[in-house]
Amino acid sequence: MSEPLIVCEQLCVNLGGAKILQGLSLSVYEGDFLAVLGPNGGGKTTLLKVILGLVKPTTGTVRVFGKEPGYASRRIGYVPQRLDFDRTFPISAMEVVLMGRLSRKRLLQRYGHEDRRKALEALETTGLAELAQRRIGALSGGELQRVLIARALAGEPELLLLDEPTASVDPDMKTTIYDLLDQLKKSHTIVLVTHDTGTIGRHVSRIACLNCTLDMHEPGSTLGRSALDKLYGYPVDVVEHRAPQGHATHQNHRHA
Ligand SMILES: Nc1ncnc2c1ncn2[C@@H]1O[C@H](COP(=O)(O)OP(=O)(O)OP(=O)(O)O)[C@@H](O)[C@H]1O
Repeated sequence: MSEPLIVCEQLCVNLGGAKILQGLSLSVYEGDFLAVLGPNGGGKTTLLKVILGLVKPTTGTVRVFGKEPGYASRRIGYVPQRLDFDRTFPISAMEVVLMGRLSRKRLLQRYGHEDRRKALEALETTGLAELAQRRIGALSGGELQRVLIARALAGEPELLLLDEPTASVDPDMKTTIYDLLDQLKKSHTIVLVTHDTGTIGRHVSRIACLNCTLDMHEPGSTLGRSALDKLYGYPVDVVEHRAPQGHATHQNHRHA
């Protein structure tokens, strides 16, 4: 098997005196589409930030593309949970997507023809080419979410990290975004943070449950209702996780 793109070993992160991630071990391989499920405050965004090199582990090791986090940022496309700048800022969808090219530019270097071509290609992939010149303040929530995915794609990443891209979009837009991710998983390794427990199993290859500690659910398993209830602390939908032959349910969760 090839070297994993992401390896975390016994990762612990303390923030503000609290244990946010504890003893987390995880390998993500090329071609994986990993969903990370877990309750609010469970540490999902923190895990993505560790992979990006934005949060330093307290203890444990993390390697991303075989290096310390932060040293392979050109190979990673990140879609944050929220817009990382003011939505009233008077810039177009195209200008936002072009920002995805910045990791490939030298300081103060202008965007060139290739940058514009890649940005337009990313807008086409996300079905937004016609909205390229629209101000971001005039986009719907779902369109804006796809602009952020296009921005990540414009950098030509191999690995996509997405933090709840379907939060606060309607069911139709959710389907559109999952159709897009189903297309992107053919050419990208994907780590997706989500709360879509009912449908996610149809799209991903592996599921991790994260609530300070992490449990992996490998293909061929069904993540049962009691396990999810325990993870979230209240009743939630069961995740059907590609269980073509038999439905082995993981019983022994260890979530806090
Ligand atoms: N810089 C920080 N200093 C102190 N605590 C922090 C810091 N960043 C995050 N936390 C805390 O760490 C915990 C995990 O946050 P995180 O954003 O990783 O959770 P999450 O699983 O992504 O939650 P959600 O589903 O609500 O987005 C939260 O309790 C949060 O308040």
